[in-house]
Amino acid sequence: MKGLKKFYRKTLQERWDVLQDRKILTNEQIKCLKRTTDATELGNSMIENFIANYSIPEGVSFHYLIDGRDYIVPMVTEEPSVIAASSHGAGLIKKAGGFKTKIKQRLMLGQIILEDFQDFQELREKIDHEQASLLRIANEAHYSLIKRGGGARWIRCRKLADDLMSIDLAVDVQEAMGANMLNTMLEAVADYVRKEFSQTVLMSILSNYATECLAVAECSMPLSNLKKENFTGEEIGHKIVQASRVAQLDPYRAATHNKGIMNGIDAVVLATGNDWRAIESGAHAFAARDGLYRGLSQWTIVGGQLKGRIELPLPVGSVGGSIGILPLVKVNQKILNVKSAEELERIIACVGLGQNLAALYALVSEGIQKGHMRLQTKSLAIAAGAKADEIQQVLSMMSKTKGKNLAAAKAAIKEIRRNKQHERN
Ligand SMILES: CC(C)(COP(=O)([O-])OP(=O)([O-])OC[C@H]1O[C@@H](n2cnc3c(N)ncnc32)[C@H](O)[C@@H]1OP(=O)([O-])[O-])[C@@H](O)C(=O)NCCC(=O)NCCSC(=O)C[C@@](C)(O)CC(=O)[O-]
Ligand SMILES: NC(=O)C1=CN([C@@H]2O[C@H](COP(=O)(O)OP(=O)(O)OC[C@H]3O[C@@H](n4cnc5c(N)ncnc54)[C@H](OP(=O)(O)O)[C@@H]3O)[C@@H](O)[C@H]2O)C=CC1
Repeated sequence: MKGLKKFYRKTLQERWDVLQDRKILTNEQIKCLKRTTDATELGNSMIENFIANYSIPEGVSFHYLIDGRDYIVPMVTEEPSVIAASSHGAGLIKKAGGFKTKIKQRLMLGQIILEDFQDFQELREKIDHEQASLLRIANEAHYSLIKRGGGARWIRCRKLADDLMSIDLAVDVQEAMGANMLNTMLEAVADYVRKEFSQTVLMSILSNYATECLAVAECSMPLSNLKKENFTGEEIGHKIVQASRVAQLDPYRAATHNKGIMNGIDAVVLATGNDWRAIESGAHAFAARDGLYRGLSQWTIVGGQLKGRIELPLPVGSVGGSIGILPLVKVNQKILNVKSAEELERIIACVGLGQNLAALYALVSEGIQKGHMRLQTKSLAIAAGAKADEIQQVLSMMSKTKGKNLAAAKAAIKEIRRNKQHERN
């Protein structure tokens, strides 16, 4: 498109001008972009072709008692009812003593993919034999990690096809998520393999399937705690177990089950400046680890207790990437009051489990729409064009109607305005 060439070389004002001159945006729409950019330097230096700061609401979730410590959890999300549900689930778990977590290790994996090798077995033996040198080369490529107590830990080889193999490098990345660090190390090792082993390297990159960075969260509660209106605690507990089984058997349900889990996980990952695409891709790969895509959490009843467990890769950092740059991330780290990336992992796993409990609890009892739509109605009112001083009235009118949809919200606004006009006349 004319005028958009070398967009990245233009100043922010020039970019807005081009968008307006080309009639891509109106003057009003440009003003909307401008209103978001009180601090332009940050966004402009973080990403390319910057035109605005896109904001998503942030809230806090309560009742997280994790390994005996209370946490307030900041969550960034555009979806109504996620934060309420998170607090609800965490509250049910807190009543029974809170969450327990486990983390075995925090290693990130990277891959050097070789192609057209002659003999896999022979090459594997050669790489095993030179493991110490390869680890040293990796460490020399990012030496500061060694000073922090981290560094490359082990190497393994996997045959992917007759002509393709992966050299996997495992690295203790300490407090970082480690993608960039690992990529630097991988490229150094790949260079050595190319030159010294005369191998063809296809590419080198970290893997987001972070199987060496798993977090587990568990909880247990008496069935009687689950009692609700027309249901006994036993009934609800049994139905939650059935819902959990369905998510293990059916990928159609598993995807939705996991979407509910990621409602909470993504919101905390975003609030803490971490890479949510990395967490999403790793979680879903883990969910399909035995060939069938399954729910990331499971619920069982043992000795009159409902027990929940979630396990997933959570390679988050407390430093690195945009974490140290975004001012709100610092504020959110303060709200969470976490001391390390590992502690953050534990919290995020618990949020996934708490979120899942709330969703299943609603689904198998009153259904999702009652609680969710009560909170979604506000968004509907805004989407229908309600002004700030009309929202409460729209909500109260919609609470009396059956259809909680955009048409109902629009009808409510129309009536409010008609009544106002009437009063004025
Ligand atoms: C919405 C609730 C919590 C209402 O549930 P309720 O039983 O009406 O709530 P309550 O009034 O008894 O309050 C219980 C707790 O919920 C929290 N809470 C309650 N209301 C609020 C609020 N307005 N603002 C903030 N927090 C709220 C709050 O923590 C409160 O305890 P308190 O702190 O008062 O002691 C419940 O119905 C629920 O958890 N529903 C699940 C909603 C959900 O999962 N939403 C996500 C969107 S749907 C989806 O994307 C996922 C899904 C469902 O498809 C996943 C799946 O299929 O597995
Ligand atoms: N596939 C993927 O997921 C990919 C993701 N990315 C992106 O990479 C970024 C994350 O990479 P990452 O390597 O973590 O970030 P950085 O490149 O920012 O590296 C981490 C930084 O943190 C510093 N640091 C300070 N204290 C510590 C500590 N205690 N432990 C560890 N590091 C410390 C390191 O300092 P020093 O330099 O002194 O060691 C380093 O500068 C994200 O933005 C992600 O989106 C990039 C490529 C691919």
